[in-house]
Parts: sequence; C-alpha cells; structure tokens
Amino acid sequence: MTAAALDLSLAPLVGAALLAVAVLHYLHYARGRIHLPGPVPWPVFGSLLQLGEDHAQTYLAWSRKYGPVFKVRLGEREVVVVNTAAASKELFNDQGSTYISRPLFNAFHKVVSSTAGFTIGTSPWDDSCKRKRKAAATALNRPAVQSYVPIIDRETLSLVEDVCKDGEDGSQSIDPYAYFQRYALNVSLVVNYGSRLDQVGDSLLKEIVEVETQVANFRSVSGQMSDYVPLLRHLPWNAAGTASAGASTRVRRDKYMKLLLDDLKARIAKKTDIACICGNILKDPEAKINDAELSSINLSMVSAGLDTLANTFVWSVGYLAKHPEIQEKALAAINDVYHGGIPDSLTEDVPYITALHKECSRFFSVLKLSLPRATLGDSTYRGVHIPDNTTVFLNAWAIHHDEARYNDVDVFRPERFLDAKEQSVQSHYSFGAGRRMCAGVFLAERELYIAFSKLIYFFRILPGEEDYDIDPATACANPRGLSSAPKPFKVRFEPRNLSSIRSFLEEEKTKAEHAMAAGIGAGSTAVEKEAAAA
Ligand code: HEM
Repeated sequence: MTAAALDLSLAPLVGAALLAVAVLHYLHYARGRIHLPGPVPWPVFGSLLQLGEDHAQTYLAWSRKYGPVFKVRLGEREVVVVNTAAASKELFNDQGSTYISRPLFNAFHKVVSSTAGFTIGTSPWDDSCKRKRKAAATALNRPAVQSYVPIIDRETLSLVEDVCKDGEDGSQSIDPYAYFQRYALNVSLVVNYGSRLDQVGDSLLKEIVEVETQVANFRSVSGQMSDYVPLLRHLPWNAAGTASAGASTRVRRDKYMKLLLDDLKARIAKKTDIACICGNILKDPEAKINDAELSSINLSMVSAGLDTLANTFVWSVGYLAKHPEIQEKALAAINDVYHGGIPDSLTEDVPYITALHKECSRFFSVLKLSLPRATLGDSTYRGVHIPDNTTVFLNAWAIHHDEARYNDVDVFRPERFLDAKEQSVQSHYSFGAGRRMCAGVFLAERELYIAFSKLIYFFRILPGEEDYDIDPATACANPRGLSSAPKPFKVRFEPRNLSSIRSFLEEEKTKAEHAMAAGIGAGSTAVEKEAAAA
C-alpha cells in the first residue's frame, strides 16, 4: 500500500477523532461551571444570536421557562440572570458581601477607560473601590442631599423658565430631552465642581451628552458582541472599528474632564470657588483619596445621573402628556397639602408625587439590566454552586414584571406605592439592589420629586401635534443601549397660570444667586470627614 493510499484510508478515522474532540469540547462548553437551567448554547456564540434586540425582554421570557434564576452562555462567558424580587433578595441582599463586585469587559475597560480609569459603577471591588464608593455615598447621603435642595431648585427654575419660553407659553410643542439632560447634568456639576452650564444649546453640554451616550453604548452588556467572543476582536475591521471609536470617545471625554477639573483648580487658586465635592477633596491636605480615585469619582458624578435621570424624565413626561387624569390626581394631591400654593422642595410631603416618581422608575425601568455584577467568592442558589467571579445580571425589567411582587404589572398605577405594606419592602429595582446599589439614589429621587411637583403644579403637559408611542416595551429607541430612551417626540407645556409662573421665576432668581454663591453644605463636610476617616 502506498503512503498516499494509507493517508486516505486514515482520513475517516482522523475525521471521526476530530469530530469526537469537537463534540467533547462543545459538551464541556455547554455544561460550563454553573449548573443552573438555561437555554442550550450554540458553539462559539452561546445564546448571543437568540437574544434579539431587547435582551431584558428575552431574559424575562426565558425566566418563565427556566425559572427565576437561570444561566445563559454569552460566547465565552457564563452569566447568571436574576429575574424576580425574591431571588434578588436571596442573592443581592442575603449574600450581599459576595454579590459585590463588577465584571471587566474588553470594549469599556480596556479600550474606552485606559486613561481616565473606571467609574465607581464599573470598578471591581477592592480597597480603592471601597474608598471611592464610601466617599461618593457619604457626599450623596440623605443629609447631604437635603443641603443640595437649593441647587436642585436652581435647575428647576431654568427648567420651568425655558420650557415656558421655548414653548412660547404652551403654544409650541418641544422635544423635552435637552431640558432634562441639562437639569440632570447641572445638578451633578454644581454638587461636584461648583459650576454649571447655562444654555440648553451650550456646546460643552452637547459634547458631554454626546460622548457620555457613546460611553454608555460601550458599557452596555447588550451592545458589544466582541466582549463575549474574543475571536471577533481580532477581525481586522472589528478591531480597528472598536479601537478607533473607543479611542476617539476616550480622547473627547478626557478633554472635558480635564477642562472641568482645571476650571475648578483655577477658581480655587483665585479663591473664587464655592464648596463642592471635588474642591473639598482637592483642598484637604489629609484626604486619603488619590488622583486616580478622584478622577473616578469625577467621572461617576458626570456620567451616573445623566442618561438615567434624563431618560426617566422623558419617558414619564411623554406618558403624562397622554394621561391628563394622572396629572390632575397629582395636582389635587399637591393642593391637598399646599391649598393652592407652590409645593415646597425642602420636604417631600406629597405622598402621591413620591408614589408617581417610583411608578415612573418601575414602569419605564431605564436601566433594564441594571449594571452588571461579579461575585467575589463562592455562593449557592437553591443548592446550586455559583463560583467566584461569575457575571450576574439583575434583570430589573423582569422584576418589574414579576406578578408575585407587583400584581397588575402592565398597569401604570402610582397608587400601588401608597399602600402601607409597600413601606416595608424595596419599592422598585431601577436603582439596583444590595451593597452596590445606586450611590446617588437619594439625589436622583429628590430631583425627580422636585421636578415632577413643580412641572405638574405650573403646567398642563399635553402631547404635541404628532402621535407617538410611549410604551416601554415597544417604543425604545436604543434597545441595546445601557439606558433606554424613547423615540423622539414633542409635548406642550401649557401654563396653568402664567402670572404665577412669572412671580415664581422672579423670586427664585434671587434665591438662585444665593444658592450658587453658597455651593454645597452638609455634603462637603461629610466628604471631608469621610476622606479623613477612610
Ligand atoms: C434615575 C436616575 C438613576 C438611576 C435609574 C440609577 C441607577 C443606577 C443603577 C441601577 C446602578 C447599579 C446598582 C447596582 O448594581 O445594584 C447605579 C449605580 C451608581 N449610581 Fe445611579 N442611578 C441614577 C442616578 C444617579 C445619580 C444622580 C448619581 C450621582 C450623581 C448616581 C451615582 C451612582 C453611582 C456612583 C453608582 C455606582 C455604585 C457602585 O457601583 O457602588 N446615580 N445607579
């Protein structure tokens, strides 16, 4: 027999051996480290190609098949997805010290963040992250936020003034997005840097919003297939695309972060600065926060509340415009407490407005998959071992559709949060859960409360000329983005009483000057103490 004939006769054997290796490799891959139920993965891609456009909605459908906690394989990564309030409590609260870290992803951590570092919300848990989180959480705790109310009032003044002016006293419909972006960004900028951007069309404001939206796309756990399939990173067009888009986003971001910091340092040198979180750390010789940690706190303050708050507002305003009956209930509730007067910002004493912003957060769930977590150490769920360094998604969208928790999940009903039973349980999961829950929750809720109460008190919000869809299940403009936004639409802010708006604006302008001159109060001392203690 010739060598060639021998080779040929061995070919089926070699083929069978290769096939056996491939099958064994696939079985090992499909079984993985975590033995929870879940969809059968495809080779290489796992379940990535079955997830559709809106991953959170697909996970909700899968949770009905595989149970409240299931495993999904995304390329090389196994992910545990948590879909009910009860399961969230079992893992994120009862085993809080294990469900405390954040996973690393290629596009965001290696490409976009290589210079300025990670935000707090994307930092794995270690001593440095602990210091950053403590400093931010202290600067954003309840008493600190109470001292920021004049700053929120200052932005509410601009909000009321500009929707009135640009909407020509309610005769013109406007796209509400930019107004809420400025509101959210300015509160964070004043609290952190003691400076604000005045105009809705301000070029720096536009730049920050545009770049932060791009960063959010890199951060999204549903956006970058190459985060899960390393092979894709090496395809020339993909590698070049991610590297150049990531680098340009990073360069643009570094530029305005430096500008904001340099501007504050210049004001400190001239002694014209006002009290603010970053200034207090810079001026404190005892501060235990190093430059990299300060950069991380600054990044978090600029980005964390921007898309999340603006998107919650825009969805809600679009919904309220189509539901005048909810606006009238809210106004009646305000009038019950203030007898026709302007609602106060210093106290949150209209329970219906609190219930309204909670229902908006639940119903629209802007961070549908929250921010991803990683486990620090081994844990178990119902006897199934979940190993160290497992990526975990909290599916807030699914929890908000958990009938065992909310009953009539598809109905927008603020009243559900007025129920006395509600006071003893976590209202909703839009701010996450457990030990890495949103550090800005008190500030965000205060911003929601103040803006809703003032807007509803001063205006009738009406839909624009063109009809629009505002159902969060179908109207999302960016289902693969980090924070879901509705497709653009317009509304009208029709003044209920123009002269009362004018006298409010006049009075608030005087107060606003004092607020800006004072800077932040309790938060600043809190941060100083924290930095010293850390
Ligand atoms: C409606 C507005 C907001 C929403 C829906 C929101 C939502 C979230 C969520 C879901 C997380 C992750 C929580 C988890 O893993 O369990 C988070 C983290 C965080 N948020 Fe917010 N957030 C909002 C506003 C803000 C604001 C205004 C700030 C501060 C200015 C802020 C600061 C942070 C920080 C620092 C983290 C990281 C916490 C950590 O990783 O330890 N957030 N936020």
